[in-house]
Formats: sequence, structure tokens, C-alpha cells
Amino acid sequence: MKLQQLLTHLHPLVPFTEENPEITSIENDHRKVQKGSLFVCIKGYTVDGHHFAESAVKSGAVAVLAERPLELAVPVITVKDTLRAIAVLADVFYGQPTQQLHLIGITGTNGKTTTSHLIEKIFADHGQKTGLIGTMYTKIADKTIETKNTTPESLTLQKTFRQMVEEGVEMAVMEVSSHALDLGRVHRCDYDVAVFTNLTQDHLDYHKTMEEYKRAKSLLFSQLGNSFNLKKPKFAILNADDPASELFKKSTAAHVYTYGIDHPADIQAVNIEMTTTGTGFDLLVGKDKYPVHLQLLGKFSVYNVLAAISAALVSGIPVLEAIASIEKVNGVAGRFELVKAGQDFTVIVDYAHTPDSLENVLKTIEHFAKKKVFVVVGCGGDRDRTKRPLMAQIACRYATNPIFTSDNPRSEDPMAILKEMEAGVQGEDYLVIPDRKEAINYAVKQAETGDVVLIAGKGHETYQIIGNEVHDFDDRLVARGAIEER
Ligand SMILES: CC(=O)N[C@H]1[C@@H](OP(=O)(O)OP(=O)(O)OC[C@H]2O[C@@H](n3ccc(=O)[nH]c3=O)[C@H](O)[C@@H]2O)O[C@H](CO)[C@@H](O)[C@@H]1O[C@H](C)C(=O)N[C@@H](C)C(=O)N[C@H](CCC(=O)O)C(=O)O
Ligand SMILES: Nc1ncnc2c1ncn2[C@@H]1O[C@H](COP(=O)(O)OP(=O)(O)OP(=O)(O)O)[C@@H](O)[C@H]1O
Repeated sequence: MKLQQLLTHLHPLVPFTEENPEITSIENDHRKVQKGSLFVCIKGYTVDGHHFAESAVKSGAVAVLAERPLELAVPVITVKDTLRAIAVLADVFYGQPTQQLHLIGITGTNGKTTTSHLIEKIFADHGQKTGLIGTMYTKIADKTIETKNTTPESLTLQKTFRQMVEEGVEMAVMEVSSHALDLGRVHRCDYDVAVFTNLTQDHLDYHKTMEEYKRAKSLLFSQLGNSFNLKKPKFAILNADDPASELFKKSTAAHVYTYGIDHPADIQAVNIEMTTTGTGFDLLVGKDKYPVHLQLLGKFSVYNVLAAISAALVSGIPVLEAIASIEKVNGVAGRFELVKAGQDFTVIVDYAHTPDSLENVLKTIEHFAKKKVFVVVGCGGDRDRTKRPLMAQIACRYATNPIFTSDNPRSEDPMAILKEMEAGVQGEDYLVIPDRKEAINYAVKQAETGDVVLIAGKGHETYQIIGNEVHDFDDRLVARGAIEER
């Protein structure tokens, strides 16, 4: 594609350069530049991509997009915001792939991964070739690829959508993080359905206030205040029980479809009954009532299921088909995952790393726990510090034996993180075991018949980040080892 052809899509229009080279790829990482690349300089959180422009030209870049004039041997096009511009260029360069997919985006503090897997399952059972982008991995038809971010930056994202189209994928479901919405990673994504799960405290290290966090989430539904034409979804699926839905409803031009438990909605779960092996409820769709038997536990799982069924219904999938698919799901990796090694107590590994998710999981456990509840929990370093005392409070409120430990301390001193957790629970009974493996071993060794051990925070993750180093660590394997050693 010619440079000028690409640039016509930017708004406001940038003046053309005299040269009009053929662009063979767009790159924002100078290490990936090849002959014919357009190099886009992005001011990151760690480094300023403008510093790599000269190296990019040496590696073969034939044009550079920047936020300031640069003295280079190739045309330099300047725009106000390269991060947003690259999203537009990526969409155009890869042939606007999202217009060729039935695209479902999910945002919310908790439940994105679970809901996206449920949706993917419904569409796959319906006979469609599916794609998925999220925290655990990216899936393009039968291929899975590791991911670094929940929502990748726009260049990777649009390239992934292109690959999906080429592989014959018809429906793609993706998690849309608030960071992605704020940083324009999903600009130009043409969503058919936008889903909201819930909004509770998280990521305040980035968004600073809950209002800002909510505003970022609202962009998926409203696109207000965006100069780079994020497309409007056709359907907005909103949680009638979450107060944040009011704002999204007011600001969206999409057709609103609601789900709920405590408030009337387009689809509603009533008569919920939980056992130790599953959850039953009646699904009200208008005047019709359908019995549903989930293998998943907890009220929060019912919300995820309602969100997934809503997305299926507005996409034209019959309700009985959607229910049949969901009833077959016996879990999502690292989400309320049971570790079974012949023991007579329950061990659960769960990704709960926000106050709300920890509370939901512990409330669910409270429902069936007959005796002691151990919770092994920590808080990540270099992330929202305000969560720390809250997580500790919730652990002490619902568990008989809370154990505070490390969870990806990153550049922070693990003991300092633990002190901030402890500040929230003065006078309460808890243990501090900074080494995560020791903490898990301790809980498993102490557990007796009928007790529950919840290992919270890391779920499916298979690493622990300490300083700059990534160490292999899998809560599920450590727990299994500890059980077998008893
Ligand atoms: C704050 C943030 O979002 N950072 C993202 C950002 O990194 P950055 O700003 O540090 O980038 P940088 O290293 O300064 O580089 C700036 C530019 O220079 C270029 N560069 C850099 C080095 C070099 O040698 N050559 C070069 O050309 C880079 O390619 C880039 O274009 O761009 C990277 C590449 O796309 C992202 O992976 C990275 O996400 C980091 C890993 C991250 O932790 N992000 C979190 C905050 C995040 O986005 N989380 C959400 C939600 C997760 C959840 O819900 O739990 C997510 O969607 O993942
Ligand atoms: N609807 C929900 N409401 C509250 N908590 C939930 C909900 N769904 C799942 N959880 C809890 O939150 C944890 C994370 O769930 P999930 O991975 O589906 O959310 P997520 O939004 O993808 O999280 P992240 O953005 O951090 O990747 C689960 O392990 C569970 O403890």
C-alpha cells in the first residue's frame, strides 16, 4: 500500500510528502523494522520511541510517523498523537478486518475472561469458526498464541484480526481492558456486541479515580470524546444490577439489552440454588422460563452466564442452544479450579485479585464450607496500592485462617506490600508467610477433613515476578505437591 493512500485515513488530514513509497509493514518497535516499513514513534511509559527512528531508518524504514519533526533521510509525517494514529493506520493496512467478523467485546472489572470463554463455547457449538483474545491467550481457530496484555496494542490486534479472517474465523470475542480503551488500542474496532460485566475497584494506579476508570470503560459503549472514530457497537449488553450501567445506557447509541438477578431485565436469573457441585436457576426471557443447571459455582458465575447468553441471543443464537452449551462447561482454567489429589479437604485456585472478586469467591465458599477456610492471598507490586488493606480485610472477614503472602511483588519489597495489607486489619488474626510456596505448603499441611483452602490471585498464571525476574510458579502444581507430601 502506498504511503499517501494510508495517510488519507488520518483525521485531521496530514499534509502529503512529495515522496510516496510503498509501505510493506507498519512497525512501532524498531527491532521489527524491515525494508519498506513505516516506523511509528510512540512515547511509551518506559522509553520514547522517537529515539529509535534513526535506527529504524537504518534497518530499512521508508517513512516515519512522529509527534515532532525529525531530521531523517526519509519522509517524516507529524501528527498530534501517534498512538491513536497507529490504530487507524493498522486498521486500514490490514484491510479493516473487524468489519468482516462478528466481533464481541467484553469490558468490566471481573468476569471478562470467564464470559469470553463461555461466549466462545456457545458460538463454537453453534458451528462457527471462532477467535478469542484475552488474558490467558489469543486463539485463532485451532491455534493458540501466548499474550502479554489482556488487550494487545492496536497493531498486534489488527494483525491478529486479519489472521482470523484469513483462517475463516466468523466470530471473535475479546476482552477489552480499561487501559486498552484509554490508550486507544481498540480504536476502529467494529464491534457488533459490547458487553459490560461489572465495575468495582481496581487499576487505580493507572486511572487514579473510580470516575476516570468508569469513563474509560464507558468508551466501549459510547465513544464520546474520541477524535479517532471508534465505531459504535450495534448492541450494548448491560448488567442491570450494576449502578455503572446507568451511565453506559445514557451515553450509548446502541440497542441496549440487559441481564440481571436482583433487578428486572431482558433476561433474568431467578430461584438460584447452589450446591457443592453446581448452580441451578430459572432463566426468564420475556414471558418464557427455562431451567438452567450449571457446573459452575457462585452467584458471580450466574452473572457471567447471563452476560454470555445475552450476547448469544442478540447474535441470533436460540436460547435453548446457548443454555445447552453453557451447561457443558465445567470451568475455566484458574477460575475456581479445584486441585484434587485424593485429599479429604477442598483446595481451590482462583484468579481473584480484586477486593470484589475475592469477596465473591469467599462468599461462594462460605455457602458450602462446613469447617475452617484458609485463604492464601497477596497483592501485586507496582499496581493499585489502595487494594492492599481492602484485600486483607476481606480475607479476614470471610476466612477463619487468612495467610498473607507474595503475589508478583515486581520491583517492590514484598515485606512493604505485606505491611500495607496488614495496615487494614489491625487486631485481627492472620499469619504472614512472605514466601508463596511456604504459605501454600503451610495451609495445605494444616487443613483437616472438610476444610477449604483458597489460593487466590494467580489462577492460571505459571510465573511469579520478583524484581525484574520471572520465576516459574504455578499455584496448582505447588498445591498438588504439598497435598502429595502430606
Ligand atoms: C502502561 C502500558 O500499558 N504499557 C504498555 C506499553 O508499554 P510502554 O509504554 O512501556 O512501551 P515502551 O517500552 O516505553 O516503548 C515505547 C515505544 O518504543 C518502542 N521501542 C521500545 C524499545 C526499543 O528498543 N525499541 C522500540 O522501538 C516500543 O515498541 C514502543 O512503541 O506498550 C507495550 C506494548 O504494547 C505494552 O505491552 C505495555 O503494557 C504493559 C506490559 C502493562 O503492564 N500494561 C498494563 C498496565 C495493561 O495494559 N493492562 C491491561 C489490563 C490488565 C488487567 O485487566 O488486569 C491489559 O490490557 O493488559
Ligand atoms: N462476574 C464476576 N463478578 C465478580 N467476580 C468475578 C466475576 N467473574 C469472575 N469473578 C472472579 O474474578 C476472578 C477473575 O475472573 P476473570 O478472569 O473472568 O475476570 P477478568 O475480568 O478477566 O480479570 P482480569 O481483567 O484481571 O484478567 C475469578 O477468578 C473470580 O474470582
